[in-house]
Amino acid sequence: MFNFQVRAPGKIILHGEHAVVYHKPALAAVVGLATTLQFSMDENKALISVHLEALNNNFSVEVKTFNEFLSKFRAKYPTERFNNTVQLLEEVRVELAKQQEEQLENNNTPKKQQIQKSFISIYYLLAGAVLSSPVERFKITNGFTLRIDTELNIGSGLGSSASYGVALAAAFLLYAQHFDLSNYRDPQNLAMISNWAFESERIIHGSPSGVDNTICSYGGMLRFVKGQGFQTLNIVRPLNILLVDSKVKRSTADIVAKVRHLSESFPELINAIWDAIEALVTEAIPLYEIFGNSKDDGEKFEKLERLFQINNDLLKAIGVSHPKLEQIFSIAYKRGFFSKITGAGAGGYVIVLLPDNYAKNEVFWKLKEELEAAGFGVHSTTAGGDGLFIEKL
Ligand SMILES: Nc1ncnc2c1ncn2[C@@H]1O[C@H](COP(=O)(O)OP(=O)(O)OP(=O)(O)O)[C@@H](O)[C@H]1O
Ligand SMILES: C[C@@](O)(CCO)CC(=O)[O-]
Repeated sequence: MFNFQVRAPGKIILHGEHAVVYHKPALAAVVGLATTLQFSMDENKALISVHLEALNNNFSVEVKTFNEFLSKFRAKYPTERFNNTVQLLEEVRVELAKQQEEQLENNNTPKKQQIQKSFISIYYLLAGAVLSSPVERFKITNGFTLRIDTELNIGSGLGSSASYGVALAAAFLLYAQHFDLSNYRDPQNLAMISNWAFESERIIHGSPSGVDNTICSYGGMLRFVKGQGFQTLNIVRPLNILLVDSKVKRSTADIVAKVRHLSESFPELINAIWDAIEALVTEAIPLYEIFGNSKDDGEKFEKLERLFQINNDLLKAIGVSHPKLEQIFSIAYKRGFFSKITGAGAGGYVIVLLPDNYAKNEVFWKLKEELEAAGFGVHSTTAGGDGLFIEKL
């Protein structure tokens, strides 16, 4: 096997967050920040070593131990085609509980649970890729090192967990010869990557809608409906946006649970909000598809700004704003920019819509300065660019 690097982008939800959990459509796009994974073969070491730079933690397992785990699993579930994901995850949890008690660095930090989930994903996705390999009885023969780092802030709504899952799935499926560098972007291979990344999302999130792993695998901009799949939007070019980090951490799973409680308390009322968001997504799609074709772009941009505002007000209505987010909205509005929550809300990121040639506009630099002076993180990027990328090192 050769050494390679995977780059899996993070994402934003343009419209339809939360509503998507209730089977309404969402519009999602990739951003220009990513998780990177470097895979290097260690011909002389019989060890699989993992370095999680963002979590400042390492984990290793001997190739022999990992292969023994796989042999035991094959003996216990002797199927011709691997389809035992549920059983595999259970066995991985038991196996890792044994190993991690001895291994986990910083064992008593509050990060322990986070780190455990990240390692379960690695073990499970590697085992799944090997067990389902098209090469009969595929075996790991040499050690290798994974170095995983990210440009995404973790736990902030930019899909760091999905992009982590996509990077792992792409690396392990390539390693286990499900595809090669020439065809990893074929639709059936991206679907396989996205499905395994969804497995990782289930470990980290509980019950994700699937929108994050889908967009982080396929890239671009897409319309997604839970349980029904997605359609890619044919955009003219990526959209300029400003990502503003409120620096308020929150857990997506917790916010989704709070919104569920609200929707159970006031089903008719909250359903009306989901219906409004669905109508908004339907209005937005043709605008995103033709924006940038130079015909009345100013007018289209103003309509998109309005939709940003309406969507944000609907999200406020379900209680996923936060005083720090409100501060960002008002700084942006004062300078003439429209912004909205993206993802779960209650903290995390706000996205601000940026016009063409924004960098030549003095007001943009004033906005950036004011947001930074107020203590927020600011990063200008695009929405709807390239997706997953793998290259030989
Ligand atoms: N680079 C990484 N290395 C290891 N684990 C990671 C990495 N990025 C994300 N994770 C895992 O994902 C978890 C964060 O997932 P969470 O869903 O809370 O945030 P998010 O994906 O950034 O936000 P959202 O799902 O709202 O877009 C971390 O606790 C960790 O387990
Ligand atoms: C809040 C939510 O709709 C978006 C998370 O990026 C949750 C989900 O879709 O799983």
